[in-house]
Amino acid sequence: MPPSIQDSFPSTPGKVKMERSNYFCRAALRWQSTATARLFIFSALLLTVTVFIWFRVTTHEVGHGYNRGEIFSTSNGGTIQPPAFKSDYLWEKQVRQSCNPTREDGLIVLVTGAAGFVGSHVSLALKKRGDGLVGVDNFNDYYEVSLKRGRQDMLVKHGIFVVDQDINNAALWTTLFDLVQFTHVMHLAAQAGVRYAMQNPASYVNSNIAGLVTLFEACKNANPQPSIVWASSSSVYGLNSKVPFSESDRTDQPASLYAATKKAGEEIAHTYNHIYGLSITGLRFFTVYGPWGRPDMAYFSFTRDILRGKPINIYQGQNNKDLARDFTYIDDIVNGCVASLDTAGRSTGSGGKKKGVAMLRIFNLGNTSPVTVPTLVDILESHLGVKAKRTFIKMPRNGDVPFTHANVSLAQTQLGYKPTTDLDKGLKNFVDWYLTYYDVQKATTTTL
Ligand SMILES: O=C(O)[C@H]1O[C@H](OP(=O)(O)OP(=O)(O)OC[C@H]2O[C@@H](n3ccc(=O)[nH]c3=O)[C@H](O)[C@@H]2O)[C@H](O)[C@@H](O)[C@@H]1O
Repeated sequence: MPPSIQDSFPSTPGKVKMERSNYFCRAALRWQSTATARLFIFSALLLTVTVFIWFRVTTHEVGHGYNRGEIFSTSNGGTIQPPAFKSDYLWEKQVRQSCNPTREDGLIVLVTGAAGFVGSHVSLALKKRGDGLVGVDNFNDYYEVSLKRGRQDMLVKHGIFVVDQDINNAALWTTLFDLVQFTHVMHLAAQAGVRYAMQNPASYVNSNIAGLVTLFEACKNANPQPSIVWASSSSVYGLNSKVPFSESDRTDQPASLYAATKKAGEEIAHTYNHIYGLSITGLRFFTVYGPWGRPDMAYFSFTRDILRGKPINIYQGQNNKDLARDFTYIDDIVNGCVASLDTAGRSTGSGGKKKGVAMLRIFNLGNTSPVTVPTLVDILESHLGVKAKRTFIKMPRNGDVPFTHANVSLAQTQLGYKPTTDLDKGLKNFVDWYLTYYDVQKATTTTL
């Protein structure tokens, strides 16, 4: 075999070892023979240790730059530096104070999306009964930031501290979990909205998948591990036609990317439960509405447009069939969330290792009585005292589903969940809040 071809074949392990060891032995003997060589080796070692310590301090303790397990991207899908995070004495004091329960055996809860609609209501309910909690929210501008700040003001008045950070910030989690032994995590931060997913798909992947994994990673590493309750969505039932929707029904035909990311979250939850022993409860919310709600949702934007005299688009399905939703009032959802926290089993792992089987649950939290969109508008008209300008249009093909209807018997049995607020009463509460919050004079000029 010509030498050139032989060189391209791998050498036998023994041959390589022999040659290398002889070479290194001879080299080492030469180096060791001088004091300069010893000094050189010592300096190189010192430099390596210094660089290693510097790297750990800058990326983990101080929190600038990338962190292990950190997944962060811009809305257009490119990667950017995650937000810098550095705790100081005052910040740590605020977190500790906020997390201090005022009742015996009170829970200590990390609430993500605390300045959001459901997050702010759940946070208040927990604080009012004496649990300790700290909120996290990135205050993004998906809808009016002033409303989120308004919710935050309400929380601050009740002694709840909200950290202004993104859930993809692994450095934040490292610091928070080092500082506080959370018994529970209530994960409500998400990119919500069904139709916006076609405009900004990356934001759904970033929050609902990457953010979820970043948080689960932190929970898995925590010692003790917290129990987790998180928000899935009724949209996972997608195009199912069997009603009412039960937890055991298929969820493999999502109609929107939003629904697909929530479904992915449920699968990711299964993995973290299976490998790391995290106790995880997923809640499928059904079109939640109420005071301090989300302006991107139909009941809210309809109210705004009706009061401004602007026409509203009412979508219709095949053969002009009205769309229907199992609209669920916020107080009922809060009860379901709190009951989920109270009944959550402990996570079994520690230091990232599973020690036994942990609880994995999924519940529907709905109202069990679907109402059509035109009926929703009828009710709004009656509470606003203003007639809507209705435009009926074919449901755009942007991820919507024709109807939702929850079977809540599982939640009833295991959580004691029982929705008590009907749409008329719930929308009355919403309209009262809306008129006060936006300082709107109730219209009296238009007769219905
Ligand atoms: O329960 C859920 O899983 C989901 O509920 C809502 O999604 P959706 O039910 O579509 O709520 P809205 O956007 O308020 O729409 C309610 C109904 O009004 C209809 N609609 C909406 C907007 C519009 O301009 N016109 C109109 O007729 C929709 O087609 C739908 O039938 C939330 O936006 C999601 O974040 C949540 O996960």
